[in-house]
Amino acid sequence: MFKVLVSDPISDFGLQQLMDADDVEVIKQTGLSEAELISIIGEFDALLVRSQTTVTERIMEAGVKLKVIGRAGVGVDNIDLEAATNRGIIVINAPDGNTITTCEHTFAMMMALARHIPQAYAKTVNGQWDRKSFLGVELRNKKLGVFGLGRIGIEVSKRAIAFGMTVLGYDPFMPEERAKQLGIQLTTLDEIVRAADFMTVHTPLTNETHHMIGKPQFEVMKPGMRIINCARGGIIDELALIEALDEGIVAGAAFDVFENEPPAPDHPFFSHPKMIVTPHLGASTMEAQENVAIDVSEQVMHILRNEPFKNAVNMPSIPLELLNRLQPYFKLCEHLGNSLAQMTDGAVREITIECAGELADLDTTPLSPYVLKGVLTHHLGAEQVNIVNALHLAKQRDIQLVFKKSLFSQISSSKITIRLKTTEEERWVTGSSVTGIGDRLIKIGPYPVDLSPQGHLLLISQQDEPGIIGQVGMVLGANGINIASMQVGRQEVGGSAVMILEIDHQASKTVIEELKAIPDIKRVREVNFD
Ligand SMILES: NC(=O)c1ccc[n+]([C@@H]2O[C@H](COP(=O)([O-])OP(=O)(O)OC[C@H]3O[C@@H](n4cnc5c(N)ncnc54)[C@H](O)[C@@H]3O)[C@@H](O)[C@H]2O)c1
Ligand SMILES: O=C(O)CC[C@@H](O)C(=O)O
Repeated sequence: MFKVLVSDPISDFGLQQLMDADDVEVIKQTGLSEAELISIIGEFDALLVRSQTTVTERIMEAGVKLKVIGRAGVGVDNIDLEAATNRGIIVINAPDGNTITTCEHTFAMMMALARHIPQAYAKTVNGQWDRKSFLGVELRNKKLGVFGLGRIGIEVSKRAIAFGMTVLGYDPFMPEERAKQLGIQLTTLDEIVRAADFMTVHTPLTNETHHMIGKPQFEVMKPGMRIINCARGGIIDELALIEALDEGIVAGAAFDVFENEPPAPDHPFFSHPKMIVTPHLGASTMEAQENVAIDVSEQVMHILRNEPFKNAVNMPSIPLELLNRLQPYFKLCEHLGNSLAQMTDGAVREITIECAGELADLDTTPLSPYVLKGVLTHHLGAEQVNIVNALHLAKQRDIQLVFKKSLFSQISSSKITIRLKTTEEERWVTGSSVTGIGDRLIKIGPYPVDLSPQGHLLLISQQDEPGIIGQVGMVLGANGINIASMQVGRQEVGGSAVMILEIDHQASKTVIEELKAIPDIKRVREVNFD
């Protein structure tokens, strides 16, 4: 039974499928302090949060069973991603479910700014019928600057165009052609700041976007600008904004997010007459909360059940079609990597993944975490390595990855060769996944074999001399080890040869030493598959 802790308010409707699952127990406990979370997290396989819970390294350290952290929403800045990756915890989010809702909140903020709605409401309900102080502006024919043309930025732009606004966009990752199709004029940050009547930010908060709009931008801004932040606190410098409001450069600002949340009660925004604020409500609609909870519950369930999943934040995402085609090779890659590591001496320096057949026409980079998991598990232990942290661990160890396509890709069946270069030697194995039969090891180095990657193998390299096979059989027999199958290979008569034995149970170190002592045997390796 998998245990899932929900530590923030998340839509019950969205969580329903998790609660209905026979193999999942859902426990909801919201408003916990870090210490309280630390004291209980050890028994949970998954943690589901919104933005209130800050998932720290200490919480993950205590979460010894944690396999996945699900964020019901987009931003994962409340989760220590590096700590999660180091520990092999998958972090997933629900990036699509609240796009329209947040876009609409941005629009509500823009309209409220243009027509002073909150300020006018406050006076009216206080008994003042003031029709002079709230002269507004139209959106039509105004220039809207949009920083960040991702999911939300694009939706905001579409609606702004429908309102008769000209959209000036800035996003280094937006192709010119796509912007044109959307009717957005791509330009520079500087140009927008000088030209726009309204500005809205829709980027993540990163080192680059922190205080992207600050004193230098306010100094050159078109006077009377109105500015909105429904993305993340810190993209616009709060103190510089207050100065710009006081100096009359900025006519009004609407913020849903703050540099520190919740902000202190005496935050200067709260007493400024030109400010409109909401308490991080961008994603707060019934629809969005259901959407994100459904998405995140579905993916958490897949991860717990070892099924394919999407939206992992700390793993490269794989398009579904590619995932379906590569998936039959995941376990094979792990087996190839692991068996090869068991056959090879020295510290791993380079791993080459060479694909042939249909596979050679695909992007095979998603196979690398599985190969690495196999290789690194041999060196670091199964507890330390999984497909989330395998790439990270390899990078830390300066292990180079090389991808190759076989020259015979058109005529060959799909097969994968993994080549391991270490500080001492270079070895390789080839495998294939055969429909109806399963994974097969088809070559060890240059020697053709036909083995299922399971159980225990003995790999013996020897000089091709008569009588050696008999001596090996004697040693194993004397130690009660049954040989299930044997394959032999040699490159030339009397030259180097190999013997590959499938044995019924693992050979002890003493048995290996006895085998090594047979004259003309050069090397003995045992390979154990999980
Ligand atoms: N207020 C809320 O409740 C709420 C709700 C949902 C999302 N958000 C926030 O809104 C923001 C946007 O969300 P999204 O779903 O559109 O994300 P997204 O990833 O789809 O889009 C972000 C865009 O920002 C662009 N970008 C990154 N760095 C940039 C830079 N230096 N300059 C210009 N553009 C840059 C990216 O290329 C990308 O296109 C995020 O910060 C997210 O956390 C807030
Ligand atoms: O959970 C929330 O309401 C905040 C959501 C929003 O900030 C997000 O990044 O998705």
